[in-house]
Amino acid sequence: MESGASVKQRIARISAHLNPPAISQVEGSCGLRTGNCRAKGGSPGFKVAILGAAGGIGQPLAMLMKMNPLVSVLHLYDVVNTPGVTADISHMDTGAVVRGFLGKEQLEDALIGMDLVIIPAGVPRKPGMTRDDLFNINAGIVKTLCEGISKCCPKAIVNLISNPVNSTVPIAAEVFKKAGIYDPRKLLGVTMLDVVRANTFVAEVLGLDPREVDVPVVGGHAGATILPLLSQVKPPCSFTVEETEHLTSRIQNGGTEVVEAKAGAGSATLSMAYAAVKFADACLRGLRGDAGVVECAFVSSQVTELPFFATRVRLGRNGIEEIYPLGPLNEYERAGLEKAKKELAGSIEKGISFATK
Ligand SMILES: NC(=O)c1ccc[n+]([C@@H]2O[C@H](COP(=O)([O-])OP(=O)(O)OC[C@H]3O[C@@H](n4cnc5c(N)ncnc54)[C@H](O)[C@@H]3O)[C@@H](O)[C@H]2O)c1
Ligand SMILES: O=C(O)C[C@H](O)C(=O)O
Repeated sequence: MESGASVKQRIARISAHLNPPAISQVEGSCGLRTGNCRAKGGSPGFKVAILGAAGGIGQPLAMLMKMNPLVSVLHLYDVVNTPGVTADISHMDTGAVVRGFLGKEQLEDALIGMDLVIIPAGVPRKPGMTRDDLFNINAGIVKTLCEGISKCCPKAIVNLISNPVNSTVPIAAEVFKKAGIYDPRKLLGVTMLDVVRANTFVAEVLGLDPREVDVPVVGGHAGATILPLLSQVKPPCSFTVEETEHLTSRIQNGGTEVVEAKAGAGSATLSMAYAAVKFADACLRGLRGDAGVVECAFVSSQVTELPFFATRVRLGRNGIEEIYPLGPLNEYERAGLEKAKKELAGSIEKGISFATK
């Protein structure tokens, strides 16, 4: 029979799990919420925070990151609902220890010691809106979150998902510059969903398995700034003019296709969580020192005259180790590039002036 004291301790431990108070305050170093725990905590690996973890992207992203063997600690931060999401995900029998953080008073605790911070916080589009229509709300959210990163994990790799990415990445860069911690190798706007869509749509046209297809998508992450380089598809192939126009348009409008299909209930969340995890996993493999990790991302760049541009980048122990040039473009792509740069210039400038005003 157990003594009264140990029964009491067990009951306290169970009730702490079922009814967590301010969740970040109750965990011991072993990753459980009370003392007396025997669990060793997670496997060796990286510490990852998701900001906006209770949202449409945040929840499946949190689930998939909990399944990633490279993650040892997973911090879930949002301004709502993180206790429920954290309790739910923490029951998955994978290695990562999950901790939840709720509200801005817990932002710093969520960020301390992180190796990688993924940001899907902010409002999504409704039909009829452009990504730029989200600027007024999301710019301020991204700014505040990046101020927290500057203070608590200035060396972390940042994967920025919140739209409009073409402006939020320049905002983040300015916040980091102001704090004196800006390392352009560590700030990456996530354009992986454009690549994921391009691989899928091109595979459909070619009759291939999408996993065998690799389409570089450069420029930015909105409308005409999304520029698939169909002349550089792997495996090498060719397209008719009609196929090129159809594919380019479908890839550029993939986000709008989902926004319209969801009819007011938000934008891409599940495919985005998949893309975000694919990209985050590449960043973590780079951090681990794996060779040859190459993905497209919207980054500080000298590939064009613009200060930010999406191209293929090689990821390593310090974040971006190498930025690849555009490679040979055909006439259709050269015209697309000029159009993309024009739109991109305005979005970048808008972000910079917001953050520096
Ligand atoms: N880069 C891409 O390819 C891509 C793809 C899809 C969506 N997005 C963008 O991602 C963002 C999120 O989309 P969603 O569908 O998950 O939206 P959502 O509304 O479902 O979730 C957003 C979450 O952010 C949280 N949030 C709001 N303010 C916050 C703050 N200050 N700190 C922390 N969390 C905060 C909300 O509480 C919510 O849980 C949108 O801006 C959307 O446009 C980008
Ligand atoms: O389209 C959106 O608003 C969300 C996202 O940028 C996407 O490409 O799906």
